[in-house]
Amino acid sequence: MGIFLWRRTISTLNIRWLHCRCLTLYNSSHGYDEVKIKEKLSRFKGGSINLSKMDNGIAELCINNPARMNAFTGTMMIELEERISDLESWHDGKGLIVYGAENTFCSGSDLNAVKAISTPQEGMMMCMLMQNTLTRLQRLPLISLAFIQGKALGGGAELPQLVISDESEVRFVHKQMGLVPGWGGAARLIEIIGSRHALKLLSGSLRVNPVHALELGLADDIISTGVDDSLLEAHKWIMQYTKGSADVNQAVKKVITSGRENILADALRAEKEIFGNVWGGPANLQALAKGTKHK
Ligand SMILES: CC[C@H](C(=O)O)C(=O)SCCNC(=O)CCNC(=O)[C@H](O)C(C)(C)COP(=O)(O)OP(=O)(O)OC[C@H]1O[C@@H](n2cnc3c(N)ncnc32)[C@H](O)[C@@H]1OP(=O)(O)O
Repeated sequence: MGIFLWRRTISTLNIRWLHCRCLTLYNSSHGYDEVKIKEKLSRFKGGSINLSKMDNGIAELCINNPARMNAFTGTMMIELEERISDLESWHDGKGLIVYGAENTFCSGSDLNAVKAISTPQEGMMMCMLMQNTLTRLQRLPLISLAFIQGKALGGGAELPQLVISDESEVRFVHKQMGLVPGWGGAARLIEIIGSRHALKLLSGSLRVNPVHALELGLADDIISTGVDDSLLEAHKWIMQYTKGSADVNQAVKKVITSGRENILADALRAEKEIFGNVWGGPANLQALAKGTKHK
């Protein structure tokens, strides 16, 4: 079974966020009432978002609602935000693997919740919560990937750019529901594959298979593996990029993250700050003492 790894796109932040890690897209000045939307979403129960942080600095985040093809209930949307908050303060973290329970990824919002979130205002509130959360997920100072076995549909396609096994499929079904992506998936898709390809995927609700993913530039890698050990393969893949100390790994993600979203002057200033945090640090001093030869 072939598995395509899509390294999470890296979106960047301004220097203030790099220090406080608390900048979100939406707040009350945008009319965002987090307490109110969480109260509404808490009524739609079921499933869970399970986080496991390993001693080697790699975390697993499981979208766990297999009875509904891992659709996001309201409580799962709330739990996702809570898990991201946890990861934001994980000082030993180096990598993150997002996956779905029972060999399927995610089929978007739970349609039962969707039907009950009836007004445009409530719909936009849900989008603001998910955009805040998924932006924070992308901005974590962790090398991360998510992989699909089975389906990633609707909002499930809007989660981080994904891994797909050779029977899997990513599909933006929003148009068939009279919608457009709302969790930030359209903007991120354009960032990754360009507006021409993004327009085709959205307007045609096209089924994206692994070969197409590779051609589009969504897939970073292909790993052939059996269903049982695909999570192990995902760990092996991510560990290529998470060698060394957590602080240096996090610094690497931060400079890329900052270089992508900021204007050059701000990105340069951020780079200088982040460099200063690791210059003369334990890993730097250890490397100098060893006289590391880069074979
Ligand atoms: C911005 C995001 C956007 C929004 O919030 O507006 C959305 O994401 S809207 C949701 C978009 N997603 C979908 O429309 C996918 C709907 N599901 C399917 O197309 C199929 O279930 C599929 C292709 C994922 C899997 O098909 P398959 O035949 O393999 O399985 P079933 O259809 O029999 O599904 C098994 C079981 O799961 C329930 N299910 C599946 N998806 C959802 C969902 N999104 N919400 C709630 N429940 C879901 C399905 O009803 C079946 O339950 P059962 O009780 O056995 O009938």
